[in-house]
Amino acid sequence: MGCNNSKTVAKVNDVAAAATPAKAENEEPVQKKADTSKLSRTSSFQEPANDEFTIIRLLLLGAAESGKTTLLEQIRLLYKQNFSDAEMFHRRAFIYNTILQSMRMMIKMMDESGISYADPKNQENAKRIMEEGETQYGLFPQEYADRMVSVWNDDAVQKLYARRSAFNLNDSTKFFLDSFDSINRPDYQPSPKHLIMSYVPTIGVQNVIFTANNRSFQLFDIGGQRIDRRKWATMYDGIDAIFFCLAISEYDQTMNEDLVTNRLTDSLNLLQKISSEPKFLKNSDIFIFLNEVDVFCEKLNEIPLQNFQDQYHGNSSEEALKFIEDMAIQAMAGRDEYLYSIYRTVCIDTEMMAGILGNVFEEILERKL
Ligand SMILES: Nc1nc2c(ncn2[C@@H]2O[C@H](COP(=O)(O)OP(=O)(O)OP(=O)(O)O)[C@@H](O)[C@H]2O)c(=O)[nH]1
Ligand SMILES: [Mg+2]
Repeated sequence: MGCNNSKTVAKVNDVAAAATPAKAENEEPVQKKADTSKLSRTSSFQEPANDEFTIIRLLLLGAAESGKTTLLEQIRLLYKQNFSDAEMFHRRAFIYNTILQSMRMMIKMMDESGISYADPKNQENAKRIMEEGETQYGLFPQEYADRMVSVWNDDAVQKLYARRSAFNLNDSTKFFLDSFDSINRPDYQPSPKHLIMSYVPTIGVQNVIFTANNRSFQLFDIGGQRIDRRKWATMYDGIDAIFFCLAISEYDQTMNEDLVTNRLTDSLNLLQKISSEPKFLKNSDIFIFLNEVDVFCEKLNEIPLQNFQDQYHGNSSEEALKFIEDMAIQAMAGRDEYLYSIYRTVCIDTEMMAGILGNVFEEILERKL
C-alpha cells in the first residue's frame, strides 16, 4: 500500500492484496514468507498442528498513541466481541473531552500563528472557551456548545485546519467537530466508528479473546507511555507472537514524557529492544504495523522527512515509506528474517484492517502447522 490508495475504501479482497506488505513495484515484499518446514521452533508454536484447544497468545506493544488500542478495537469489531453498555458510557465521556482538547489546540494554533478570525466575534468566543476549564467529561451547556461550533466553522479556522499536519493536530478533530450537534445530546450513543476515532490512553493491561480461522486467540494490550513500559516485561511469558505498532507520522514530534526525544527514534529503539529480547529472539514472530500511513503521506508535503532524517534523500512518498521500512528492518538486525513481517496500515480504516488482519492470522496459523 502506498499513499495514493491509503484512504481508499477498498473491498476486503482488494485490501487483502493491498495489504501484502511493503511492496513497491519490481521489489521483493518486505514480508518474509516463512518456509515453516525448515524452521525449528521451541515455543508453543511446536505444539501439535491440530490442537484446537490451545489459545494463541498475542501481545500488542508500541509507544503511546501508536494505534495499539485502535487495532484491538478493530479486532473486537471484526471478530464480534461486542462493546458493553458500560464501555460505551465511559467512552462517551472521553469523546467530549477529546472534542474540547481539539478545540483548545485549534485556538492555540490560531493564537500562535497570529491569524485573525474571519468573524471577529469568534475572537471573544475563543477567549471564553479557553477560560471555561481544561477538561470536559459531560455534555457542553448550549451557550458553550454554540461558541464551539461558531469557532470551528470560522473560515480562518477551517483554513488553518487544512494545514493541520504542520501542527500535529489529532486527526479525529474534524470527525467529531463536524458532528458535534449530534454528539452533544443526552441520547448520544457512540458508534463503532466513534470508538475507533477516539483516543483513551491505556492504563494497565486489557485483553480480548476472539476466534479467527476457527482458532482461539487472546490479545493483550498494554499502555505505551514510558511509565507503563515498566510493566511490559511481566507479560512476556507464553506469548506466541508480538504485534508492534509504530506511528510513522510522528517523525517530526517529540515525546510528551520529556518533550525532547523524537517519537520515531523512541519507537525504533523500542522495536530494537523487543526484537532482541531473549524471550522473543529465537521463536516469536513480530508483526510490525507501520501505522498512520494516511497522516504520514499528508504530512510529507508540509514537513519534509529530510528535516528530521538527514540520511533521507528521496522525493516521493513511496521512497519515504521505504526509508522508514528500512529503519524498522535495521532495528531488527540479528533477528531471523522469517520471524518478522512488516505491514503498512491505517488502523482507523476498518475495511483495510479486515484484509490485513485476515492475512496476519492466516500467517500465524500457517506457521503453527
Ligand atoms: N489518522 C489516523 N489516526 C489513527 C490511526 N491509528 C490510530 N489513530 C488514532 O490515533 C489515536 C491512537 O490511539 P490508541 O490506539 O488508543 O493509541 P495506543 O497506542 O493504544 O496508546 P496508549 O494506550 O497511550 O499506549 C486514536 O485517536 C486513533 O483514532 C491511523 O492509522 N490514522
Ligand atoms: Mg492504548
